[in-house]
Amino acid sequence: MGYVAVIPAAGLGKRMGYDYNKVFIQINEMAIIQMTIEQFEKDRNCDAIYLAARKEEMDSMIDLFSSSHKVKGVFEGGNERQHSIFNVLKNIPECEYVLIHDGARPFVSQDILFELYENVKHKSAVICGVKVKDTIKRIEDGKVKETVPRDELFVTHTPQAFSYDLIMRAYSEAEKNNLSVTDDAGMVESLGEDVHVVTSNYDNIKITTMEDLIMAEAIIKRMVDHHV
Ligand SMILES: Nc1ccn([C@@H]2O[C@H](COP(=O)(O)OP(=O)(O)OP(=O)(O)O)[C@@H](O)[C@H]2O)c(=O)n1
Ligand SMILES: O=P(O)(O)OC[C@@H](O)[C@@H](O)[C@@H](O)CO
Repeated sequence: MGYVAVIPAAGLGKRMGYDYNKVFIQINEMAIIQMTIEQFEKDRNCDAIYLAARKEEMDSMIDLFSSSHKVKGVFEGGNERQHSIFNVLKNIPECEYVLIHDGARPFVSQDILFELYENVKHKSAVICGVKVKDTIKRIEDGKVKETVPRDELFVTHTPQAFSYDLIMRAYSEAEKNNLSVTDDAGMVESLGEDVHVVTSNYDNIKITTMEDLIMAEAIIKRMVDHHV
């Protein structure tokens, strides 16, 4: 028994500025969402993959993965990432561990997947991320209020790994309390449960704006040059 991957891909990609959902953008003849799914296909600890897609993109998403043995279902997304994920969680069979990962993060490595899976077996909630590289300041009315101690800051990535029972409880409570958060761990934190962290890497970017596409091409070129 391994884990189940839940991949939200039902966004609009507004910040990318294309007239279609950014997860379908092709880099090197592969759609971003295909690159993302490929990493989970490769991971032998991943038993099944479930996706959230926009209603009007359900058919294209199903077609894209029709020959996959691991993609077991595509469910309709909601208005927010949180709604898309909860709809998938409500529709999948009960399992032991769930890894939730943005469809728009195609460079998740096998190392990170392994690290998260090994940790979630003992810790119930484990996220990954990297150290902040810049100096972060809190500002107000155009002036610096304070400099935030950098060694306490962590740039949060996905995948985020949870035991099935904990993440179901966290999403249900969040819905009941109208809690809106920008990552899955936020809901677990609000239950007062510990969320553990492991190190990801700086390649694990979320493709959000045009600059990220340039970065993605550079990462792929480096991988091709180094036969990774
Ligand atoms: N209602 C939504 C919104 C987002 N997502 C997914 O959640 C991931 C992370 O979200 P983000 O990068 O914010 O994507 P978008 O919402 O598409 O981007 P934007 O905010 O620029 O429109 C993406 O894979 C996106 O497809 C989703 O499944 N359902
Ligand atoms: O940019 P948005 O707030 O829409 O989405 C953010 C989330 O996807 C993000 O918080 C996770 O990827 C973890 O950083």
